[in-house]
Amino acid sequence: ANAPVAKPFTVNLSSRVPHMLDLIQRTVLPAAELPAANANLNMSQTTGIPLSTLKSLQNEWLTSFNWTKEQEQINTYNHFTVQIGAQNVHFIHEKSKDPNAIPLILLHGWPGSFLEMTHLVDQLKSNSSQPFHIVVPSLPGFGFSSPAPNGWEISDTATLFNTLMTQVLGYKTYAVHGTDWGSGVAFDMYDQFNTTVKAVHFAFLPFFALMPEQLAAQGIALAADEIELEDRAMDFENSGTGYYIEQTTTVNTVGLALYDNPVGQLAWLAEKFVIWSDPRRGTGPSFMTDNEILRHVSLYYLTQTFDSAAFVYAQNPDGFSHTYRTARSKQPLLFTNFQYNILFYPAKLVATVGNLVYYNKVQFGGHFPGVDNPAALASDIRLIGKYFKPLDILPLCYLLGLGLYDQQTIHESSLTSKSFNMSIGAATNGATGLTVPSHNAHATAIATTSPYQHIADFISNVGKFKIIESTLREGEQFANAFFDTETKIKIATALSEFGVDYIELTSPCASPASRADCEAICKLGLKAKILTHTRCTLEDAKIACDCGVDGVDVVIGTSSFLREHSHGKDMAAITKQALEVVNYIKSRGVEVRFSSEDSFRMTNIGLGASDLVDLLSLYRAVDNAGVHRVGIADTVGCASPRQVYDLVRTLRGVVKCDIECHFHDDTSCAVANAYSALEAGATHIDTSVLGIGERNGIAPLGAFLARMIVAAPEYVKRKYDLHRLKDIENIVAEAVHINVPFNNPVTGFCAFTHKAGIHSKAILNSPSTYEIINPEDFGMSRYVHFAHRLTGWNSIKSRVEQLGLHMTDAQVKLLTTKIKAMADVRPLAIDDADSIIRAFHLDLQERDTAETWGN
Ligand SMILES: CC(=O)SCCNC(=O)CCNC(=O)[C@H](O)C(C)(C)COP(=O)(O)OP(=O)(O)OC[C@H]1O[C@@H](n2cnc3c(N)ncnc32)[C@H](O)[C@@H]1OP(=O)(O)O
Ligand SMILES: O=C(O)CCC(=O)C(=O)O
Repeated sequence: ANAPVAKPFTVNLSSRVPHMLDLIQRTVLPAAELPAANANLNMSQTTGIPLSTLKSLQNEWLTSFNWTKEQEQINTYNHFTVQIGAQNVHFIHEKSKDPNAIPLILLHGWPGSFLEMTHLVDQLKSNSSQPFHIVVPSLPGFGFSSPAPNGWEISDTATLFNTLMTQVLGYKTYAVHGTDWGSGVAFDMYDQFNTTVKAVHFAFLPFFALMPEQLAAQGIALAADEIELEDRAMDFENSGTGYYIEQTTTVNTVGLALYDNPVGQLAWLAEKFVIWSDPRRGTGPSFMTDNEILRHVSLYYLTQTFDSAAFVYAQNPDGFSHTYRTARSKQPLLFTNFQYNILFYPAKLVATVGNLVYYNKVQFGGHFPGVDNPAALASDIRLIGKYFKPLDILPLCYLLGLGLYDQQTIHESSLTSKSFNMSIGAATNGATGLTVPSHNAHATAIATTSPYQHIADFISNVGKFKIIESTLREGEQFANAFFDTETKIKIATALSEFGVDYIELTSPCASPASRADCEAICKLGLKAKILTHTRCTLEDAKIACDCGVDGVDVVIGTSSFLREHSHGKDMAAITKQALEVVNYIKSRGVEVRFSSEDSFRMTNIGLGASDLVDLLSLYRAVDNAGVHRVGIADTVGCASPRQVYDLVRTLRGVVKCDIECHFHDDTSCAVANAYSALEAGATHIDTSVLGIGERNGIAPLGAFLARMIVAAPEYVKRKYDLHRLKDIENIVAEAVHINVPFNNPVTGFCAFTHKAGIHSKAILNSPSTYEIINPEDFGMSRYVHFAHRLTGWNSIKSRVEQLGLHMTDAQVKLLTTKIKAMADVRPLAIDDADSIIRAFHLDLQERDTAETWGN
């Protein structure tokens, strides 16, 4: 049969607007709210839409809302209609020019419409990193699609839209995103068309939330930050479902009552837009303004679909269920939870309905993420690109059927070398003067691929980060630091040879010598790019650019502490000044980064939720102005890895540019925070040698690389000349008059010293048993410490062999008890232990000789 043919369509509802405005004008609302209206009745958090909100929306509808303007904007998208069987289907189709674009259908819910997805379409089109052919249909009974006939169910809509995608539009395979009723259709498409639908993304599921006891019965424990989400879901199920019962049962009554009543429809629908959205609606990433709500309600009224849309409930009384079912699909399922959504599904619960490969919690947004936070939603939907591939090149986690939501770890014992044996030889650890055994050439046999790598998701930059080395800026703020020009040049040169991407220098405004040193280092022609750090003023920016730097790192405090006690500017003034400075630096052809000092005390962790919105708005403004990077700084070292992940992940959804992170170490989380930031999509990490900086400093270069070599060994080894680390640390330690700490990762004197007998035995068999880092990668040596009372016969045997002596195992065991007895009395030097070994051996020989001669 011939495939149905789609026809272009233009939205034109203008003729009905005068009648609508007339009715709005003539609708009388009560002068005052009823006394009980503000009370919390029947456990409910609200008695519905407040009269003042309704009146203000009614007024805005009459005075500033302009349907003609909205309609023009709506018509900027490519609209079509097509007759499929008895159904007329309206849809937007935005086709990419990229032949590799992924066909993607976006499915709205109630009280949404295709309009719910238009901001999302803009977001998806604005970033070409993952092109899509985007299709946004109106569900039957919504917008310009004909009402669903009697007996029509969600599964029929799934079939209808599969026909639209495959037969009408000719896509062989495609991806689906759905929310609210759209999630029901999406789930059915994922389930029914499980070879055609290659990936699905949900912001909601066609299932009700489960009670905490029900979750517990399934072994699902809630994390601390999930309790609030679960409480909100329970509150919704207990007291927020009046509309649901009405529309599932006596839908015709409300449908007809409000059919020609725009203000009535506004009250019914706006209640949902207001209550179900993020409370910060209309700010930061949210497009859910009053005007937006009026646009949606106008569409319902003008298309005369208030009743037919509500019928989706009555026709699908089991459309949302408490009984979870598993889709018959192995295709990847991605899920994003928005903080203020009405229901909550923990990751493990989502994993029961399909092949969950990605689960994310976004802190800003509610039930209409396409309007509440389209940037974050688009960012997660783009991840589909990672999974939308033929089976043979799907990510390992998918092939193994592992979910990413709980960061599965692969344990591959085969990666560790069983054949490696360490022999104890004599070598000297320069840092301590200890005589140490050396490892033999087989040390390189240690697994080059760590068995403890996490499977990174698409957003993660763990395997492709850049280092901004700030010893000569942050490090100069360390109490002991005074770097003369020669020392600065020595450190800068060493860092550049080591392979750091950027070297950050103190502001040239700090002093004449700082400026002269900055100019001198710029002239060295180092491989690393040279940055300087300045306040957010045009004067500082000009001096910085005049020095010949490759880039300027502009910073200004945004926390309320700094706004009040440092520079005294409010967010509007900060934004204005930031844009002036950024534009100026760009006009000089210099790379520019904009960072907010003390970024973490901006979030709702401490000082009020609206601060996060301000911060994101500021970042968005400088991103739009074309900064190369935005920076997040934990200036007081207060953040935890989880908070870092959440903030960076949120920011990743808001800005297109690179993200730099700067972590102080006041609470010892700097390296962990840097790692979390990379997992969440940060691109650049600030370090300083040995961590020196203001107070107790920031993420140390060596410690950070220790973390990263475990996570991304090939990248780290290829990019950095790790053997130089120890020298660089010594240069800096000497310059600032400190010792390298004994427990420093990698270069601390005992970083690769193994002492206890149980450890030593296993280390002698295979070093990777108790070493996550191969010391040789950093030009360091391993040391097995055998002369003490915690030693064991395996260590002593190795030493005996190393001394070229021969004993049976029984003899070595006896020797070990003698060494332990002596070590119980006092600490033993290696020479002491060796003397005991030699004396014991001599004694054995003498006995042998005596036996031979018959004495
Ligand atoms: C968190 C960090 O580590 S940020 C980097 C810190 N680095 C430095 O401080 C570099 C070394 N500093 C210096 O040499 C000096 O402080 C200078 C040259 C920058 C400024 O010196 P002074 O003009 O004497 O001011 P002072 O240091 O007493 O106070 C800082 C001034 O900068 C303003 N300011 C602070 N941060 C910023 C900023 N990010 N952007 C713009 N102005 C700022 C303050 O309001 C204050 O201005 P005021 O003169 O109106 O009071
Ligand atoms: O510029 C930055 O991003 C960091 C500035 C700084 O040193 C800090 O905030 O601790």
